[in-house]
Amino acid sequence: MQRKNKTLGEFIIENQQEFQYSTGELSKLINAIRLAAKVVNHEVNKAGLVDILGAAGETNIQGESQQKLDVLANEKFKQTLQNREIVCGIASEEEDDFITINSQDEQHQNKYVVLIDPLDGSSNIDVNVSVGTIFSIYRRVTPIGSPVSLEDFLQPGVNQVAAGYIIYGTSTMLVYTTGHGVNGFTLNPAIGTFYLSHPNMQFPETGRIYSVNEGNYTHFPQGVKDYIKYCQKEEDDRPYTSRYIGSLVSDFHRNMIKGGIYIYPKSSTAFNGKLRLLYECNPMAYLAEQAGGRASDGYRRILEITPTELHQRVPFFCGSRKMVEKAESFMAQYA
Ligand SMILES: O=P(O)(O)OC[C@H]1O[C@](O)(COP(=O)(O)O)[C@@H](O)[C@@H]1O
Ligand SMILES: [Mg+2]
Ligand SMILES: [Mg+2]
Repeated sequence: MQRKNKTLGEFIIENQQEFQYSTGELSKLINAIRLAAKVVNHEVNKAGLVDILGAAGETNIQGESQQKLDVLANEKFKQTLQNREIVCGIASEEEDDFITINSQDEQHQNKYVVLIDPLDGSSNIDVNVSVGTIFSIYRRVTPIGSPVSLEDFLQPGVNQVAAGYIIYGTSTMLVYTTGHGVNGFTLNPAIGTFYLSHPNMQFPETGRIYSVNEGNYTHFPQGVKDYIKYCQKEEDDRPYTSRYIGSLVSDFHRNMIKGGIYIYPKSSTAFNGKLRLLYECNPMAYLAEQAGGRASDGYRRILEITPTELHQRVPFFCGSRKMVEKAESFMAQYA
């Protein structure tokens, strides 16, 4: 069991030994994400005082109006990773295409690519409800030294070497996995240091919370409608409690601690749902599985889906294993 209150920096170094042939590159990368998280946290905390609320006046490739904080968080993560030359490519919700990072040092070409959702829960920025950042890391598949290409990003989630999120909430936490369990670190804002506060996080096998935007109910597949009715029925340990923050990171975090399921299904208005496979569903699915939970599109394991586009969307069922299996059993009735 990990000793609580060790710093994230200590944890990263100690856990580097888990990787036999570690060069320290992944550790440097997690450290850079830690730094960018603190910079963005600082901006988020003073959002009401400076001119970073509201729309930036642009739309991203998904046709969504970009919030000023979406753009700012994107810039801060990009800059932090580019300046440290520790990745060979970045893909982001807020960038149409992937960005190639060429290392000045010709000899040392980097082997990792990062995919980010710089600001998750954008609709909650202006109303002071918790938001987050999501990241996913892969080893490139193209030869080191050759130009980075789309195939380095379009990898199935099972290939991830690390994934995590930062939640800017009542406290700021960084939660991540490198394939050896999930650990959560809380920022002590007084000294700007993340401390291990949630070692070895585990999804309870089942729970009593369901998170879905019921406002879209009429457009949902029959399997989802049936599952919602099941959650609301006066029977056994039900009805469950409905909780929906509208920030994936925050709904996921709560459900991982208390037990619960988050669903963003496809619907007659959103054919593949809303969430993006590469920088929302894959990283959260990797965390969920590493914490004993489950993540699917209602039928298939998310991590086994082979991506075809950078910004593709997939339906998302994620959380306590038994609850996701139950929801899938309803979906299977109409498959
Ligand atoms: O308002 P809706 O349609 O329920 O969507 C909420 C979902 O959309 C998201 O805000 C999408 O993420 P972004 O804010 O990064 O675009 C999720 O965090 C959240 O779970
Ligand atoms: Mg998001
Ligand atoms: Mg976002």
